[in-house]
Amino acid sequence: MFVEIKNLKKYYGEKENKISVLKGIDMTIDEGSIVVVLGPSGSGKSTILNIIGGLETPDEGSVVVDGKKISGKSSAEISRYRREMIGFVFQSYNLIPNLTVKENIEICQKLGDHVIDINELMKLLGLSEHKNKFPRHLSGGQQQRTAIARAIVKNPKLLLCDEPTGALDYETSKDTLRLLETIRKKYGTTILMVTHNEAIGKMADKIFRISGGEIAKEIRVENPQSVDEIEW
Ligand SMILES: Nc1ncnc2c1ncn2[C@@H]1O[C@H](COP(=O)(O)OP(=O)(O)OP(=O)(O)O)[C@@H](O)[C@H]1O
Repeated sequence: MFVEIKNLKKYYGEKENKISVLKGIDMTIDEGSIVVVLGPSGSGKSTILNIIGGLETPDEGSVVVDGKKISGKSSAEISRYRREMIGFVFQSYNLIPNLTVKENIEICQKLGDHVIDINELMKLLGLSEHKNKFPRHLSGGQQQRTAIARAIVKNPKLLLCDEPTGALDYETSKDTLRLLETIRKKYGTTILMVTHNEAIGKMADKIFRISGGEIAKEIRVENPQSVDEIEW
């Protein structure tokens, strides 16, 4: 099992203001699979992603990724784990405004030991002709493709995507999802995506429905659809 989460709990606040955001989450994710976490706003999706990515720490429970327990590790160990294992893609792209497309990708390439060639990646993601542009001169889809290239260039085993199509129109969303499919196939990357878009679940090998900090349903999808077959 590539990712194994047991009885994950997270609280925010103190005493009478304490709220329980994750109430005992169990999840398993196979290596090389696409897993989608669906749920309404505030259900705890991003919190799960951030804990798996080492951006937040759990209050209870265990998180094991690629055979290594990450819950309870020191911040130095978590930083190394994040650098070596994890790529992040966010709804809001988070590119560095005064660096070009190529430079945005390059800074993350320096973080890995088994990196992907930048020119190969820019070609795969349709960025070659935009490589010298700054983010403000790119469309939303081009910015997201740059963000995906930046996340994947160090060849992380696990790509975490938080509403990656949240700010994109229909066709650009589909293009972006197609690229995630391609990345999984070409590099064997395990992809965990959180979204409130039900249709995106159809491309997954497994779906977790989250409600109020709990897993309401776990669905193993027998025949995942290609992005081309999905509509919403
Ligand atoms: N740092 C924090 N401090 C206090 N409360 C927080 C913090 N981070 C998240 N929360 C709360 O935890 C709950 C779950 O948040 P989370 O962002 O995980 O939900 P989500 O399902 O990803 O929502 P959305 O789809 O709107 O992004 C929300 O009620 C949120 O307000």
